[in-house]
Amino acid sequence: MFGLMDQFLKNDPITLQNDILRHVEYTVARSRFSFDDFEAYQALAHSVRDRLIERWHDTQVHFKRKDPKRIYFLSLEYLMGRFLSNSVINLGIRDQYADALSQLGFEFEVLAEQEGDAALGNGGLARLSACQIDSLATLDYPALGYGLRYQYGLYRQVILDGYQHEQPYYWLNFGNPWEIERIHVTYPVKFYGTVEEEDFNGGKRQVWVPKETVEAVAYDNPIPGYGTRNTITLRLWAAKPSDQNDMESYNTGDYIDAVVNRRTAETISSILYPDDRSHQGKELRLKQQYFFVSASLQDIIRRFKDAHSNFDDFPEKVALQLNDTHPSLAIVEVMRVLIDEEHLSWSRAWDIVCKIFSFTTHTVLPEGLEKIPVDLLESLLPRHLQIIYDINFNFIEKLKKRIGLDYDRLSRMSIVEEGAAKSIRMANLSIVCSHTVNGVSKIHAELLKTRVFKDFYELWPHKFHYKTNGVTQRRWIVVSNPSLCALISKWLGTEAWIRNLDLLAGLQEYATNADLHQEWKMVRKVNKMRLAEYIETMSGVKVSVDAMFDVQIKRIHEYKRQFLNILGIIHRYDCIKNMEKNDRRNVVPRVCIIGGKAAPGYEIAKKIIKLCHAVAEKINNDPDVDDLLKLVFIPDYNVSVAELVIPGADLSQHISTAGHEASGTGSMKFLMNGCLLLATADGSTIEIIEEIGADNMFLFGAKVNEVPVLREKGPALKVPLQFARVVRMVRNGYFGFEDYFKSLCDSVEVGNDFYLLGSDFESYLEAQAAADMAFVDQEKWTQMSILSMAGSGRFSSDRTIEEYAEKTWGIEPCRCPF
Ligand SMILES: CCc1ccc([C@H](C)CC(=O)N[C@@H]2O[C@H](CO)[C@@H](O)[C@H](O)[C@H]2O)cc1
Repeated sequence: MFGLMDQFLKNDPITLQNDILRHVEYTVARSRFSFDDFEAYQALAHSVRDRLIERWHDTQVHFKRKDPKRIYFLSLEYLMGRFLSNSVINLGIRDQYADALSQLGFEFEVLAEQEGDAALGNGGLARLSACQIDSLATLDYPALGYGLRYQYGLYRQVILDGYQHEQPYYWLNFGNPWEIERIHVTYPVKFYGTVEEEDFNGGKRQVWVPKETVEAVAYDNPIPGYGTRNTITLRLWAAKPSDQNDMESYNTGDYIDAVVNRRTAETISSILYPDDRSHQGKELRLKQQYFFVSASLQDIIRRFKDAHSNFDDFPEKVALQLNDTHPSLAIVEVMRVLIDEEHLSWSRAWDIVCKIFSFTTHTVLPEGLEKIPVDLLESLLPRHLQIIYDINFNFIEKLKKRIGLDYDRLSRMSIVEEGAAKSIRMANLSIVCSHTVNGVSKIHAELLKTRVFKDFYELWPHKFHYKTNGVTQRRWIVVSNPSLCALISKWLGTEAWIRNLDLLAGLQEYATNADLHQEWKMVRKVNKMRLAEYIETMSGVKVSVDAMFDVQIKRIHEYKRQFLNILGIIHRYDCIKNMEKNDRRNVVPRVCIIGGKAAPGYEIAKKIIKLCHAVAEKINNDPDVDDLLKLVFIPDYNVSVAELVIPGADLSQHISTAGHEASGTGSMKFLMNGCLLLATADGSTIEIIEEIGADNMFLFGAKVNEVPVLREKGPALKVPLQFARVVRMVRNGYFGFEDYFKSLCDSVEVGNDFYLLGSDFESYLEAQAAADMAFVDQEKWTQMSILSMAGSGRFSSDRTIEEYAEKTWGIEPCRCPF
């Protein structure tokens, strides 16, 4: 549909076949008469890459000619998943490729499975970056994403005996056809050393004398938009040894040392930190942050100076988005470069900094806020520490004028946290230096204003906003659910919804239409059968597609309450066991599906994974229960697994303790695939209720403002008997491993139950019972499913990005004219 516009490479099946075979022979270097699926995938990928590169060049040439204001998205994490299917769909040539391949005797889907996930991130924040860069491209914004090219992505989760084991995931084994190494785009990045004072223009100035240099090399990933020729860049930096260091050690003839030093350089960008909780203040982590910030800013300033000579124009041409505090050193680096290298005055540099940065926080928990130990910064980046002290000094001086000598508040707001382990509060630095600070949902922003950043909100209310997260319908419907995609386009009579998700509302009028119901149920059945097949392959458990598929897939965290889900399943099992035989025919069969990785050092989370397996072992092998209840843990949950599970889910759970999930984006993916939500009113779920209505969801639990009150009650809090009973079953070894699960049980004992599993248990069971009731009436359920999808328009990342572009970044689309 769009391919026709390509002036260059043709996309008719014959041309595609020839291109693929040419790459088999000349790129993969295999004979065109014998090559396997993986080699066919590599050749296919390279032929798609050629078409991406064409559009990419046109886009970059157009951006260069137009010289628009650009947005630079700085994120240490991107969970891109697979590139192939998304690329051919956004290029509009998936069908042509499927035809070409079938004539060569290959099936597109089979080859697509050959690709490993680009898992360069942990969870929500990382996948959000990927969805947002797809929307930036599709909406023709002049944007570029910067990040790190980890060689080891998020670890592979291997389950042995029900326990999580982490296996390093080296994803670049067979090269990566989706990236282009930019050998000419390299920058030196400095570390350590001292700061000397020297005379300058009759005054003094600070000069950083670094001790170590590594080279940053750019690897570019073309990101195609959907329904446009625009193809933007995700530029990931890799660390390489710099020749600058060696001379010295060579002179001392210490060759081995020289080579070893070379190796250490590469480690900077090699491993993703697999923890999405607290920051351990590790030196390598700080090195990663500064390495990517320094390389990105050298690249941004080089591009600006190619077309401009006056830095006063910088804020007119450059907007920088900080994806949480991980890239916040960029603020200090811009100050250093403008003052130390471009010789601007402090006030001019400061003026520019405050105009170019905007900051998004993804955390609700104060302990999740990043703090960098001063001594670490002092040794690694001495000049930056000086600049942070100067920024803080000026800030505190101004603050005193505004709020007087309220020392408690002054010390709460200080960027420098005094005390034994002096540290830098990166969130405070980001707020002081950014023109806009946003939460990722309406309620999140309220919590930032009233709790997390209360002091700053009272000082600068104008800075605080919310930009509710979104997800891209290209990957989460068109790529992962092609049969639903076709159904929507048929009933809406257009594919325009793929670029404008609000059009899904057009299906509301058909919510009770029998023909749509018929087709809808068929699509869902096909997806459930695909998921059932995967479950059997991965866990050996046979599940019935007539059962309700109840899914909870996300990182394992106490606040996300996977433990509550498991205790609910134990209760359901216990009820079935104690039921009269003939009452069992009223039980709605359930297949409970849980998936997610625990941070390697997060013991409680790992115990939850083990308990899930222990409970599954019991239930799945109990003939008494048979198909009425099954529990499966899906190992190694990642983007590609999500693409398979979400289309097959009937019910999905988002059951965090209210006030703990900043937004949540999984819920949005399930919603736009017609899966019903069982949820607490937390994060973005509150806005989903506004869009589709509470009567199309199963809601339960304490509200955000009730949680602190309930916590106050502590030991006086009433917990239902059923809750005490199921916890006791675990504690007494009903599922074995009682010693191992003791701390888990202790964590929900009365007076200790910080995440309120006990006090929410009753309403949780009621919501589950309501879901059972609804599922019995499949026409009712199908109506709710259609209305859920029809009301999901707002949760497209296109809407999110348009809000950032208009209200925060001040950028305009710059569409490639071809
Ligand atoms: C290593 C330190 C670290 C700490 C926090 C994080 C992320 C901020 C955690 C995260 O992914 N937060 C999630 O961000 C999503 C996107 O905005 C939200 O939808 C989730 O609610 C939030 O938990 C990554 C790494």
